[in-house]
Amino acid sequence: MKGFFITGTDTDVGKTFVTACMLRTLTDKRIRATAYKPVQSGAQWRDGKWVAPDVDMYRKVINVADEDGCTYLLKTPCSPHLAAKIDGVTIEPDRILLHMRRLQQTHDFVLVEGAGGIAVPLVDESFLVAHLAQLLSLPIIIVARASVGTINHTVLTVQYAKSFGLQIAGIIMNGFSTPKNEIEQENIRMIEAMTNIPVIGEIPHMTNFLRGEIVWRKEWWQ
Ligand SMILES: Nc1ncnc2c1ncn2[C@@H]1O[C@H](COP(=O)(O)OP(=O)(O)OP(=O)(O)O)[C@@H](O)[C@H]1O
Ligand SMILES: C[C@H](N)[C@H](N)CCCCCC(=O)O
Ligand SMILES: [Mg+2]
Repeated sequence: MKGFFITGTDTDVGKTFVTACMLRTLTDKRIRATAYKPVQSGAQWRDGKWVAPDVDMYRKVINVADEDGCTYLLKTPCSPHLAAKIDGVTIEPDRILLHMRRLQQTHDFVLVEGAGGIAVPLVDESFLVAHLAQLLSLPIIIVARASVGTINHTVLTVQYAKSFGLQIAGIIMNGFSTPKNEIEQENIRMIEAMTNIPVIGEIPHMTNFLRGEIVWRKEWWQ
């Protein structure tokens, strides 16, 4: 079984969007893949039940049963540690580990999406998204914006991940202009120069999902 833990430089940076793009590539290559959102805050009420918006995005590409897509579905759109407290829920990391092990038995490739950025508290200040990546023993992929501000955010995220001893498989930069502009192009170069981590994918801004030229700079699926 192969897999990645998908984290990002921020919330709303495109982790889910990029995960869905990766799922499309995996399914195009007939790889039995799934995506999993262990902790979703900001659940949405739809058709008489609470749903995980990130899992809904995965469903644009693959079928995901409710019980497989998410372990903790929290209502308030805020840090998971607070959303759990508000909902009266205790997040147990071992439950997430068991959920992941179950998915690994039925799939050849599992993409696990964090919540927000890598330093987000899941339980409290002693158990963050970074700790979950450690627990699941998966290499991480960092999703970063293509635009101004991304150099600082990405370098800080890489440093923080390295401080946890996490294996960083690569950076995927998201939201490029078409064609890339000079600033975006230099952002790629400078991020690689400062982090020594390869930018393995370039995702353009797409007005329609998957109507855009994705550039995979590394065959991460192999
Ligand atoms: N390349 C893109 N082209 C067009 N829209 C995008 C792109 N990337 C992200 N988006 C949109 O931006 C918004 C935020 O993206 P997304 O939900 O993937 O962020 P996230 O990092 O997963 O957020 P969270 O921390 O809540 O999980 C979504 O509406 C998504 O559809
Ligand atoms: C609600 C949001 N879309 C995400 N699900 C959770 C983001 C948590 C961010 C916490 C923080 O960095 O302050
Ligand atoms: Mg997401």
